[in-house]
Amino acid sequence: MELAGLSCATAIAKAYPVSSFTSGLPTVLVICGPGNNGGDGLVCARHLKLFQGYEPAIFYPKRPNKTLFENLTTQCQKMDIPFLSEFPQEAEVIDGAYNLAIDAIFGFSFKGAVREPFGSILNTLKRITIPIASVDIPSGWDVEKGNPEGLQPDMLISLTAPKQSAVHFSGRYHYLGGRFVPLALQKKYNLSLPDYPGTECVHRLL
Ligand SMILES: NC(=O)C1=CN([C@@H]2O[C@H](COP(=O)(O)OP(=O)(O)OC[C@H]3O[C@@H](n4cnc5c(N)ncnc54)[C@H](O)[C@@H]3O)[C@@H](O)[C@H]2O)[C@@H](O)CC1
Ligand SMILES: [K+]
Repeated sequence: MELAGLSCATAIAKAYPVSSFTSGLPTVLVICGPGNNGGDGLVCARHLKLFQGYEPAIFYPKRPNKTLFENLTTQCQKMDIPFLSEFPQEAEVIDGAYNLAIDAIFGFSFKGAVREPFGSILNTLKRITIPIASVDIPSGWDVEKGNPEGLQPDMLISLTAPKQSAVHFSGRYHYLGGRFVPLALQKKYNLSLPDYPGTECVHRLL
């Protein structure tokens, strides 16, 4: 999860460098879901804060009662990353306060109809005009079929390997992150992963 979150922050810093935010502070809204995708979001927020300049804020409405996630939350709090107590209902409020949204709500374990509060959150995110960067899979997408009615993010950071639904991604930036798959596993599952350049933890696919 540390490496996945670091990959996300690194890819985001490449696609949206601090210097590219022309209006005000480089504020970033990170929306974290209840599973490991949300954990990746917490780690990503922490690394963005460590990359000088970014001003992340986190919305984390459903927090699992597990030490891992409690520790990740504490780390963010101790780094003075604010946690929002409510999600802005108006898309315009998000557009006015932030320059980028990071969707770390659901990953490959999402299934069925979206339950609240995430249905309302996704509906608001569909209306914002600032770019959205999705961690692993755009939230609300079927892992294989995608979701033509769902979020259409500007950026996708596929972790470990792109999921089948990534063929439906129509945004500007697609990165692969998570440079941690041992060769034996790549061979076992017949994965043809691209070579990561040098010591990079991300590889740009699009
Ligand atoms: N396992 C791995 O190999 C790796 C996993 N990683 C991350 O872990 C993610 C998968 O994490 P998880 O398996 O924890 O699952 P997710 O984070 O995809 O989501 C599971 C959570 O969402 C909830 N949920 C599912 N469907 C829902 C619905 N319809 N409405 C509301 N809530 C719903 C579940 O109750 C559960 O709490 C990946 O997408 C990726 O981001 C990465 O960190 C890289 C490595
Ligand atoms: K996601």
